[in-house]
Amino acid sequence: MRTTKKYMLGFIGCGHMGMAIARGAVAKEYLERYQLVVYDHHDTNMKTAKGERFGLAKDEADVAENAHIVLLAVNPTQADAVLEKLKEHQPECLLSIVTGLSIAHIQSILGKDTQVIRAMPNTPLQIGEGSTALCKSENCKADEYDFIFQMFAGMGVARTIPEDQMNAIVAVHGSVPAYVYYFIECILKDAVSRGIDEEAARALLVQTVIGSGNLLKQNAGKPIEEFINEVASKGGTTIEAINTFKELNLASIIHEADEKCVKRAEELSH
Ligand SMILES: NC(=O)C1=CN([C@@H]2O[C@H](COP(=O)(O)OP(=O)(O)OC[C@H]3O[C@@H](n4cnc5c(N)ncnc54)[C@H](O)[C@@H]3O)[C@@H](O)[C@H]2O)C=CC1
Ligand SMILES: O=C(O)[C@@H]1CCC=N1
Repeated sequence: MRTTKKYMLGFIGCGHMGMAIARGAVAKEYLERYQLVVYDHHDTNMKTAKGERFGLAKDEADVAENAHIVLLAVNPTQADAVLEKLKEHQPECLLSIVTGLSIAHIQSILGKDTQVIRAMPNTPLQIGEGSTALCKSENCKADEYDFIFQMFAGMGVARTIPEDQMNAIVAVHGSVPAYVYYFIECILKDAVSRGIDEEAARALLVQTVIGSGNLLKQNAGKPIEEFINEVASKGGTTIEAINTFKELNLASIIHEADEKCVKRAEELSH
């Protein structure tokens, strides 16, 4: 479902994630290129934005003056400096994807009247296969929130969650593409060490990840354990690998990694 294409979306920061959102929204035809206005400190990112035929702004204030909704997509340590600059050029609505940046903190700088939407997206958004968790300030209007929610939903899956879970959710989907890529990299290196052609191994492996994900998606209510059992034939190969994961306590390694990931989000929080 699409809402009307009525808002200009301004980007302050257009690095990996800002660019992923801009490209994803255009690729899914949710926004036209003319609805995007971008400002990034780095010339290379501005050149990329120009090459994509997005609108370009000259500074942070220029973004705020030209966009109804301003997307803050800078790193956590850079966010306060941008918010201070926006004090004099308050957007009607600020959409932040900055890890740990709370709605209360944004409103403490920009004022209580600013509508705030907080989102935790992930990079597969750029091809319309992303996941995004969102929450909003009490004063955020349904119109603005629906517009942003539908934009993210159109680029994959979107869910509204309570703000106090925004740090924990980073270990569910925000950071998780990197976990998946790391897992893939480990398997691929192993395959190559066994003499398997890298191109063939990568093609087979990537399709396995896509196919496994799609199978899970099409059977949302089915317990994950059943999918594992369908692969792990009695007395066969898979069970040897699964038992090794269990003996070496992969679950506790994942738990520890998740704890560190969420702790870092908490450290960045303000
Ligand atoms: N990369 C990811 O997968 C995800 C990132 N995030 C969050 O998104 C934010 C951005 O992350 P990335 O895009 O990965 O970082 P990045 O480093 O690729 O991009 C940040 C960009 O902000 C620009 N910038 C900094 N200060 C600026 C200013 N005052 N005006 C204009 N541009 C400015 C920088 O030049 C840089 O290009 C972070 O807060 C991160 O926590 C959230 C979810 C996923
Ligand atoms: O690594 C980070 O801090 C960001 C947040 C989620 C994904 N990337």
